[in-house]
Amino acid sequence: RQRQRSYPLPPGPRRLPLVGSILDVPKENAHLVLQRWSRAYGSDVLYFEILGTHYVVLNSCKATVDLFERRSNVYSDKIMEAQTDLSRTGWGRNWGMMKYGNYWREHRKMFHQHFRERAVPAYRPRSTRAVRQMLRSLCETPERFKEHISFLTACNVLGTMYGIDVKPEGDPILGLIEDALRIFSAVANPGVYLGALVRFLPAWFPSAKFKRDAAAWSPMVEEMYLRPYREVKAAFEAGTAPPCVTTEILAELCKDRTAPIDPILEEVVINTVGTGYGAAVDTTSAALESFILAMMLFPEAQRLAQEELDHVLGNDRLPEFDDRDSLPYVTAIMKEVLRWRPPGPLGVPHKSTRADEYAGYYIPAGSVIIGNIWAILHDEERYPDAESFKPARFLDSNGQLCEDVPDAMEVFGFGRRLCPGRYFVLDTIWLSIASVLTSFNIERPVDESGNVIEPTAEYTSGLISHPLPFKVAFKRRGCALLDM
Ligand code: HEM
Repeated sequence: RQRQRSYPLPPGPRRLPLVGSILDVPKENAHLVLQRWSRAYGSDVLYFEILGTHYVVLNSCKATVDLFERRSNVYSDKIMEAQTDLSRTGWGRNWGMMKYGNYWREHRKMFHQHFRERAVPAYRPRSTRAVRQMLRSLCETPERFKEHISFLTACNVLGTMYGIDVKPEGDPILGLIEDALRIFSAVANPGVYLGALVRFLPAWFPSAKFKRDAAAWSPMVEEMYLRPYREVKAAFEAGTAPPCVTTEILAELCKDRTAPIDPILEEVVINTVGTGYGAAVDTTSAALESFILAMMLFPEAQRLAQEELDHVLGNDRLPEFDDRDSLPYVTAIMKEVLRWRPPGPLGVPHKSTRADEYAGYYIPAGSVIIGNIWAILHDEERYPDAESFKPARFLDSNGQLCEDVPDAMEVFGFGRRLCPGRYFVLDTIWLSIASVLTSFNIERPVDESGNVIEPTAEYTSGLISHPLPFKVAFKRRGCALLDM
C-alpha cells in the first residue's frame, strides 16, 4: 500500500468502474493494438485492468530484460490457475503454464536434460528423414503444403518423444493432437477467454460458454497426454521400446524395467513429454508456413539464398546439418522469418508474485505480465524498416552472421521460462528452409486465365498465429532431389 501511494500505475486505456478496460481490450490482433497503445501513451510499459485482474504489458526488449531476467524471482510465475482456468480443459498438465516452483522445476529439469544444446544433435538423423519426406510430399501434392508441414513437425516431434512413426493419412494420434491443440490455441488467446471474465460468470451465462466447452474437452486432452505414453511404457516393460526421449527417461528412472515408478514422478514424465510435443507442433508449423509466404512475397531474398545453396552444394545434393556454417544467408532467412512473423506474437504471459516498482510505475502483485514479442521484434530502433523482410540485417559486410546485431531470439520468450525447445526447433526449421530452397522455386501461382494470385498475407489471431490459407506454386529446380 505504501508503494501504491508513492508510484502511479503505468499508463493505459480508460478504466470504467467494476469492469475496468473491458471495452477497449482487443480480441483480435492484440499484439498490434498493444504496440500502438505504447506509441500513443509514450510508454513501453502499459497497464489495463479487467474485473479486478491487473494486466501489465512490456513493449520493449529493455523492459523484458529488466523484469523477466533481472528480477526473475518475481516475474517467472504463470497465470494458468488464477486467470485462464486452463486446468478445466485438461491442459492443466501443460507445464508451460504451470505455477513457478519446485513442481514446475522438476519438469523443466527433465526436459532440459534431453533438449539442451549438446543433446539435440542426437535427433538430427530423424529430423533429416522427416524433412526429406516433406520434400517428397511437396513434389507429389504441392497444393497440400500446409498438411506436409504439419506432418513434418508432428512426425519429427512424436518420433523424438515417443519413437512413434505416424501415418501420413488419418493417423488417430495426429487427429487427437490437432483437436487438443485447437482447444489450447482458442482458450489461451489472451483476447478471447480473458480469465477474469470466465471465473466470475455462472456456467449458464452465454459468455461462460468456456466452462461448458472445457468440460467436454478435458477427456480429449487427457487422452492426448496418456495414450502415447502408455504405449511406450508397455513396450518398455516388454523390452521392445523404440529409442526415444520417453524410453530414455524410463530407463533412467527404472533400474529394473518392470519395477513400478513413483506415481508422482510418473505424472512429471507424462506432462514433460506430452507438453513438449504440444508446444512444438503448432509453433513450428506456423514458422514454416510464414517462411513459404515470405519466399513468395520477397523473391530477391529467395534468389540470394538459392545462389548461396547452389554455390555450396553444387546443385547436386541436399543440404546437411554440417553445411550450416557455410550457409549464413540461409540462417539469416530463418532468423528473419521468426522476427518478421513470430509464431506467438504475445508469447505466453507471466505473472508477478509480489508488488513491485519499475521505471517509476507501480506493478501490483499478481499482475498478468505480457511480453509483447511482436513489438520487440518490430522495434524500429533495433530492426530498422521492421515490416520489410531483410535477412541481410543479421549479416556483416562480408556476408557472415553478425554477433553485434540483435538476433531476434526473443521469439522464444523470456527469463527462466524461455522456450527450452529452441535448439531442437532451430535445427528443424533451418534444415527445412535449406532443403526446400534447394529443391523448389516458391512462386505466386496463376489462375486459369493466367492472372497472378496474390496472397492476402493476413494472419489468424490466437496464441499461435498462422498465415491465413494461401495458394503457392512450387517449381522443382535442378537435380537436387536425386539423392533423396
Ligand atoms: C518456432 C517454434 C517455437 C517458438 C516460437 C516457441 C516459443 C515459445 C515461447 C514464446 C514460450 C514461452 C516463454 C515464456 O514464458 O516467456 C515457449 C515455452 C515453451 N516451449 Fe517453445 N517455442 C517453439 C518451439 C518449441 C518446441 C519445438 C518445443 C519442444 C520440443 C517447445 C517447448 C516449449 C516448452 C516445454 C515451453 C514451456 C517452458 C516453461 O514454461 O518453462 N517449444 N516456447
